[in-house]
Amino acid sequence: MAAQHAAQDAPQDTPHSPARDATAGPATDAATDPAADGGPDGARDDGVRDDGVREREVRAEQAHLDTVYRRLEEKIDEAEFLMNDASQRSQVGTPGALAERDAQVFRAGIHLNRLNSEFEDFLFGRVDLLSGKDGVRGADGAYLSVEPAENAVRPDGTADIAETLHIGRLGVLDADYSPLVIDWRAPAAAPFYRATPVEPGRVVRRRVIRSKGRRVLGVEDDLLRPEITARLDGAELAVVGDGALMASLGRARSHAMRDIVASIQAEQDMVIRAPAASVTEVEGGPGTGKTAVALHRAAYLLYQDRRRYAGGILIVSPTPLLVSYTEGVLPSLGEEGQVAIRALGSLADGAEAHGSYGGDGSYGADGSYGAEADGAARTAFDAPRVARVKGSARMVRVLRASARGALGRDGAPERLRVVVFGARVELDAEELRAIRRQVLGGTAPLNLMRPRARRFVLDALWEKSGAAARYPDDPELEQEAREGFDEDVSTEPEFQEFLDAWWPELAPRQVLAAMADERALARWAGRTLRAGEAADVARSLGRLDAAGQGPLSVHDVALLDELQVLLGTPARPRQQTEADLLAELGVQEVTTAADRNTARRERAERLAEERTDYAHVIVDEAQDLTPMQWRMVGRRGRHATWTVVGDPAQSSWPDTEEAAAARDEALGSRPRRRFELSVNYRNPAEVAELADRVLALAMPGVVPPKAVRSTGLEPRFAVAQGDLGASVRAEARRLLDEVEGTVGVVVAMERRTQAREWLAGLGDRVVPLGSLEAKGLEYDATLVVSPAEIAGGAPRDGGSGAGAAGTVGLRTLYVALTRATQRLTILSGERDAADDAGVPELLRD
Ligand SMILES: Nc1ncnc2c1ncn2[C@@H]1O[C@H](COP(=O)(O)OP(=O)(O)OP(=O)(O)O)[C@@H](O)[C@H]1O
Repeated sequence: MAAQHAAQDAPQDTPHSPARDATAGPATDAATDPAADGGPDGARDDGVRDDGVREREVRAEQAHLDTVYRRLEEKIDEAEFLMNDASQRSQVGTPGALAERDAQVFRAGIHLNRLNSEFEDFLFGRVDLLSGKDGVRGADGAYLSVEPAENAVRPDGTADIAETLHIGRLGVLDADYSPLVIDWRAPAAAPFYRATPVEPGRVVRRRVIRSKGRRVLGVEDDLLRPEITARLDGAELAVVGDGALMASLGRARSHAMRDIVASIQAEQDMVIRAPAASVTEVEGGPGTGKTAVALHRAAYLLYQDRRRYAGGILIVSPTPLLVSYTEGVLPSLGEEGQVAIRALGSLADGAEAHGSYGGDGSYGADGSYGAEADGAARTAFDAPRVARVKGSARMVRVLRASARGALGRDGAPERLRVVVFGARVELDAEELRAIRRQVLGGTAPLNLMRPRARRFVLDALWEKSGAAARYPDDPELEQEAREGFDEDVSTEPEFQEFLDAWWPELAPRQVLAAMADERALARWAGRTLRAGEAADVARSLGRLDAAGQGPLSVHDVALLDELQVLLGTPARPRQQTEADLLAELGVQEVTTAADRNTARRERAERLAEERTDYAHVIVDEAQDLTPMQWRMVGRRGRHATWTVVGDPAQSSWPDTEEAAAARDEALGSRPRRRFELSVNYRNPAEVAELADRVLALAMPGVVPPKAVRSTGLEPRFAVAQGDLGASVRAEARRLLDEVEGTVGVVVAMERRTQAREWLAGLGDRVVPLGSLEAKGLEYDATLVVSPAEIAGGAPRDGGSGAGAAGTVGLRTLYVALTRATQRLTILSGERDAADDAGVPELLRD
């Protein structure tokens, strides 16, 4: 059992442990399933040593799983009956009864959906427990105490198992309400995740059950109290297997992340189940499970307080690639609908939100670092120099000035002429400018200032007309005349046209387009940006047309979101719906319950898409958010509780202080609870050791996470001879032969188009990636192409040319080096100054 806890207590341990030696004799999975895997790292040591124990244990679990499925079938039948019965019932009745019936059908529908979902391993865990300290049992029949009763272990070291709990993705009760399966998020399931050999509590044996469909394939046990001899139903407790964690870590990776529900470790469980109040901050190095933990936490929060989180949970991811990699995890945990996983580039500007990572390898409009070849029409990539300006909080001032400036630009009329009360009244350019300045003295968003602008123009016209002088002593008459004047003027089509042109309702994209004018932007930016910076930003926006249509970068999206706030959206008259019309006609009940359920679901989906304020916000890779992005995300969680996970050592944002201030502003004064994750579950020790050399350069003094396993395979160093592309292709092929699953090829950002060409035709197991796109992802094998190019050629001593940019480059290289779960190849190019052994300068000891 100790294998699992080697992870927490002595990460360098191999999977073999004293506890395993204490087993009743591990047998082979082959005994029960010839196809059962041992994991490519050979962590499983299956041989012909089956003494029947494993077979017997698997049979026992199979019997339990059969009972569970029988019960599930009964529940499905019940839910179906309820659905059919209720939706066929008469369509008339009191509004209260109808609403109750609809709610019942709705609940039954959700339940049915969840039960019908194909869970590959519905039941995955079991704990065998000693009796509880105070003997008190909770509502689900389980002992409440995590500590064993004083007499649970006899003086001779023997003990009886008092309670066995099975853990699964959903809770299932037997007909007599005894628990057949405990939901993994229920308090009673906590010992499954929390118990360690040091603090085992009541847990004697923890078992991970592997199943496929309805068939149990194998079991992996951890013995937490090897010092006692425990009996279950009179027989000695059997312990089989090498531990589930190692088996799971060694498996080949696909392009989709898997849930870790069967092997969550104690330090991770503390985060997942942390109370939702305020802000939960989690830091940990690469591979410590931050993303996995964040996703499981979302599922836990929903389970724990579904009503509260009906307000929605938002998970913010840095790239669309990471969104598509992680988006299957929550459905596999039985949770969908309430959780929105969005890339930073999809958070704003509605039109972008539909874009996602396309099957052809191109990005949608939400892309951050655009794929020029096929995504060029819709996405763009900002050079780091430009990104740094666009991401800075200084842009708030620039945007405010630009929005105001854009109001009076091209085509804004210089003169207003109206005929009223038979006379011509005119305002010239100077007068109009003065009125505009006066209007802008207000604080409302620009588009909401239109009524104020209209009023000020009418005031000026009235004054100019001299009409007031006609009523020197009669304010009432003057008031009446003024009303007539206003009405006359405002109903003139010319006046309407003038107002539309002089104070147009601006769209955020229009302002962005106006900022593409270098001279105008330099004026608006004033001293907030340096001349070169304003010119860089203006030039980068040249890809937009006059209406602001065209490809956006991920940084542009945060600017658009800020502009949305600065401009505001005027209220529009609500469109009358079919339902409104029917209600007006006095028709109350013309739809069936099924119709209304569909409508309700559609409405919920639409609301989820349009939602901009969430009950809980989870930020993944938080170290990478720019100040402008923190502002954008912060607006979506003004009333939310937060979970923020990240690793400063992987940050690609240079100005960490500015980002920290923006983060503080987004999170407000809510109290914070901090957690650290310390174990690297992804990289073998051999890979981690190499990456740690770069960490030491990038962030001297930072303690790296401890790698939990070792493969015995040292990273390979190769040097490109002549044609870099040919070498990349050859090394990628080599890795494809060596691993079963995926191969990530990481190149400097400016080489990503080339990389795609170099690797064309090698199949979809291999993925070319720009260094910044590799964030959060992992592959069986990684080929890192030219560390010096990825790090931006930063000299290792931090001397000339290094500075902040060098540190960011090194952190980016650290990310690239920590993506592999099995094998790593480093390919040096011209700039790497590789030594005779092929080791590039940046990676030498
Ligand atoms: N308790 C666990 N059991 C099994 N696998 C785990 C466990 N914890 C983490 N892993 C695996 O380790 C790998 C790394 O996890 P994850 O991507 O969540 O790490 P991370 O801290 O977000 O990494 P990075 O900082 O590089 O983005 C994943 O394959 C994940 O499934």
